[in-house]
Amino acid sequence: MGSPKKKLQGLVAATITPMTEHGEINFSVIGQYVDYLVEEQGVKNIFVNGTTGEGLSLSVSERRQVAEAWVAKGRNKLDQVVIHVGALSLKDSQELAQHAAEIGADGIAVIAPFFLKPWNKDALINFLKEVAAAAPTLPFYYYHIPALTGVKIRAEELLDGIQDKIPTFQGLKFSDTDLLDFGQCVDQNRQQQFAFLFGVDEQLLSALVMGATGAVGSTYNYMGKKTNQMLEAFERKDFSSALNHQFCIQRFINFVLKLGFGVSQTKAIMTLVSGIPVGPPRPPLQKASREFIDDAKAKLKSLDFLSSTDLKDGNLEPCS
Ligand SMILES: CC(=O)N[C@H](C=O)[C@@H](O)[C@H](O)[C@H](O)CO
Ligand SMILES: CC(=O)C(=O)O
Repeated sequence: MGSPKKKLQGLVAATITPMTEHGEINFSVIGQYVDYLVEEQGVKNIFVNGTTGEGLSLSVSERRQVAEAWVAKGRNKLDQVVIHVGALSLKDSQELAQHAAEIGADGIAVIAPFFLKPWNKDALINFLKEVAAAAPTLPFYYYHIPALTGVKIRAEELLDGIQDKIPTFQGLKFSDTDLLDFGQCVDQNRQQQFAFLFGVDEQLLSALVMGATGAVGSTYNYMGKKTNQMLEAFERKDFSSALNHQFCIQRFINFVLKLGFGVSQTKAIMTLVSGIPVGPPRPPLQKASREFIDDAKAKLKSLDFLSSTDLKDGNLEPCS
């Protein structure tokens, strides 16, 4: 794909890994999934094998095959395909980084190792550096998700001087609600051309104000179009419409968060909205309950995220 690369911006869908009812990867729907993102959601970047993709629940061999499938199906359709290559084993992570470069991915991302953990910035940087070095031609993104990794080193601290250690460092995927930390990452690195990608979909508008250059998230799989409308309103400085769009998105996410929302539920919602059967999650996750699916469906319909023929007007709360 060659450099210099275009900066990663706009929405990035954290892809689901489609599975069969028996828990095997269902490669057959990936082509259809790419077309759906581009044509129906207006999303042209993807983040593969991350949290939503159950990357850490796949074998290294499966992760390689999944990455290959997305790169192949995305060719000439997607702008960028970033592969998450984080793992507990440095060796696995390096193997996946090198593989991502070989297959022509556009970037790699890495979370902090989360069982035997790095306890300070230097330890974490050292791990990341060793992974990045296995793919010296690929843009490198640090994936900050402290609530899941338990590694609470502030992103601002990590970014200080990071390019001296990791020359391919290109940006941050920030999945946390600490907007002080996020804002300071932006503020202290203004002279760099880093991508600052926010990862809490229900709070994206606040992060845009703080300088986010894009967003990576699970909900862009099925609410990409709506979120793009928010980004466009923000671009044209129409903040009251941008806020209306954010509130609309929040109504849905708030509703499902109260029911219990995670990767299993994301898979069920995606199947419902897109019609693409992405299947159940792999253990230890368990598939979403029938009750969750029915409730989420009714909410999607009332918000007009899903076409509805059986709802009375009185039950509609469509977003402007
Ligand atoms: C923990 C997690 O999966 N976070 C996702 C990405 O970082 C988000 O896209 C959330 O799923 C979304 O913001 C809903 O809370
Ligand atoms: C949301 C996200 O970025 C992930 O699933 O990894």
